[in-house]
Amino acid sequence: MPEKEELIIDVEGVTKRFGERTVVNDIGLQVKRGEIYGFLGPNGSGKTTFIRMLCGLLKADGGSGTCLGYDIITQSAEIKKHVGYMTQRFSFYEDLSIAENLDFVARMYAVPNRKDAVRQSIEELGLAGREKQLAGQLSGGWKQRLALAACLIHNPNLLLLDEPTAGVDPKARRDFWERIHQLSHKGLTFLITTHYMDEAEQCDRLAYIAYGNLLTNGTVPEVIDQAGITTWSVRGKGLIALAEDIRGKDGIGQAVAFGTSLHVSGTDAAALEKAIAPYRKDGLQWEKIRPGLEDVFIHLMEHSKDNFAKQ
Ligand SMILES: Nc1ncnc2c1ncn2[C@@H]1O[C@H](COP(=O)(O)OP(=O)(O)OP(=O)(O)O)[C@@H](O)[C@H]1O
Repeated sequence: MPEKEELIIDVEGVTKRFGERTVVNDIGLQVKRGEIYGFLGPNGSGKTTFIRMLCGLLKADGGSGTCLGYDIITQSAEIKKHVGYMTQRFSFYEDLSIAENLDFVARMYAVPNRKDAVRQSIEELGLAGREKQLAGQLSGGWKQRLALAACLIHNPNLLLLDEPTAGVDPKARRDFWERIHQLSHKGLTFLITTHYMDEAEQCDRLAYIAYGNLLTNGTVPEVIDQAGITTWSVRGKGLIALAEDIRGKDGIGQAVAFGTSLHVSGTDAAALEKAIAPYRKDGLQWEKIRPGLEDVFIHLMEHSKDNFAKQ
């Protein structure tokens, strides 16, 4: 049983090097029971590597702490038993049926009352009636459901989901998130990596990492406030030319297209307002807005490049 009931993940200073490169650099993370914790960052920033260290698939070069109350360095075998891990690629036996795949996973985990567990899993995930269908013939959305069913079958306390909705359609993504919320209400804890901002916004808390460094964490409003940026949205004609012209000017941190508008942000509100003043004409509609997560992440990325260069 976990020693610390309230903290399902509690690690400090977790570090991983591959050769000369530090791909996870001194990361600490605390995740409470029942939380849906989002893990965000650009490709190659170290999210998967970090998750693999948490669940005992990869040994950290530095750091300490617990996952489900078990030591991440010395008790990885225990951790594996109580964690469900959904990798980026759903990996099943394509020429086995849904039921056979679930049965296989249940055997691997030595699930008691295996047949009942498989039947229940099929029902809970809405796969009833499709259990004899070959996994290889399933659409992306159904493969994803099967993957979730497979990583829940041994009744884990923590689910580590690595880009679980990559490549599935919007309806399947919505259904998937509904299921995540239902399971978290039952006390299951989630660490989920995603590149989708709408999914990030559904997380109780989130962390953003780039080049192996944890740049920020907290609730969505906290992450936005901590960034300390001011953002103006501008609509009208000639936004591409405007963006090119305005970038790099004093007070302008970034000018980024968002659909039919351009978001112009900076850390010094007064300098930003001064910089945009000459452009507040020609029918352009400027409006000061609360920055969104994407504005914040772009800002963080811009500033994290220097850190990486120093590594
Ligand atoms: N076994 C390995 N040997 C060497 N380098 C590795 C190994 N595994 C990962 N890396 C490197 O570590 C860095 C972090 O990779 P990781 O897969 O953790 O990133 P990520 O944030 O999960 O990326 P993505 O969003 O693309 O999934 C990458 O540069 C990757 O190439």
